[in-house]
Amino acid sequence: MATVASHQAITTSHRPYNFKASHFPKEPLNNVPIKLRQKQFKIQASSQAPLLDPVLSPSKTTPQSSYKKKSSNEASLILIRHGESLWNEKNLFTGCVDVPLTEKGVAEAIQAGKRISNIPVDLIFTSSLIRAQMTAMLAMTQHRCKKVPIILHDESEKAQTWSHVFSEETRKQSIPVIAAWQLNERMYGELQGLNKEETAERYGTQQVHEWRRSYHIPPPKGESLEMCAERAVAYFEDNIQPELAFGNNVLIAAHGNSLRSIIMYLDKLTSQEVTSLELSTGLPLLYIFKDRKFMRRGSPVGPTEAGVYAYTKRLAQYRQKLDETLN
Ligand SMILES: O=C(O)[C@H](O)COP(=O)(O)O
Repeated sequence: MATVASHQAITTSHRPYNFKASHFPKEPLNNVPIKLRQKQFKIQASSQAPLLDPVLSPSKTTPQSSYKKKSSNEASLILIRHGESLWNEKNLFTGCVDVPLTEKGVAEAIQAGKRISNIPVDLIFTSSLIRAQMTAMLAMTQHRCKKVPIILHDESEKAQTWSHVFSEETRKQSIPVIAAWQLNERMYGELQGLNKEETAERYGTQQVHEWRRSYHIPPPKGESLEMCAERAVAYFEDNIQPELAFGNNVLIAAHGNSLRSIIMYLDKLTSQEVTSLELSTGLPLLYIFKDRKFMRRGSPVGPTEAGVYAYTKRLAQYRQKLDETLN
């Protein structure tokens, strides 16, 4: 059975970006992504301006007017489970093993990108694992805003300094990408690397189903969904929800179980209901955050799907501006 020690081992050893309080002594944790963006993109701290979207902004030069525009109480949230990985293809338990996408996974990520290509994205969060990062990057190659996703590095002062962007114009054409270990796949313990079918033959279908889908039962020396939720949902509440409340549109590329735990939080599912929640690889899911509530809007079917843009006036306007700017 999983122990607290094994949980802590994984949570500390997969910490690529160390958001040390000492970096930002006067800021609460939920301001860190904004502050990190300000440091690395050289934004004036006093403006508190998010990265600006010239499509949404009435002025391309005045941060304050854009800030006001962006303080709308509505924002889009897109969740994407990574595309098929080489171990998904082989039907192996993967968990926190860092495995890349297959060719099919690459195609799924590109297809996901087409499906969200008209939905605004101001900020991207991924796990620290390559399959989620590949998915986010490949999806963004399809976005009609044509901005460049840039991974922010906070692992050392030098990494921060050496990755500064000094051009305001270039910064405006960029989307910050924050990689967080807290969004990693659940740690699958002693199942990692084992074949799922063979494991079911050995331990029984029912036992393996409980390890894979129950909320409370952890796989041997691994994380239960509940343990995974403790760090993934806490990260979402502390770092992602404040961005949405600020009016920033967010894309999260993560994993079957870290996203199941976040969806459980967004949709207020019970521990019983979440057992039947299955997420396909490369499938984007859209939520609208408005009046401090999350509204599930399903999966955008395609870039021309009228229904998606009828969800909110703001999305329809964003798409119309893209059409005007890019056509
Ligand atoms: O880690 C894995 O093996 C998969 O990405 C998710 O596995 P699951 O379908 O068993 O939760």
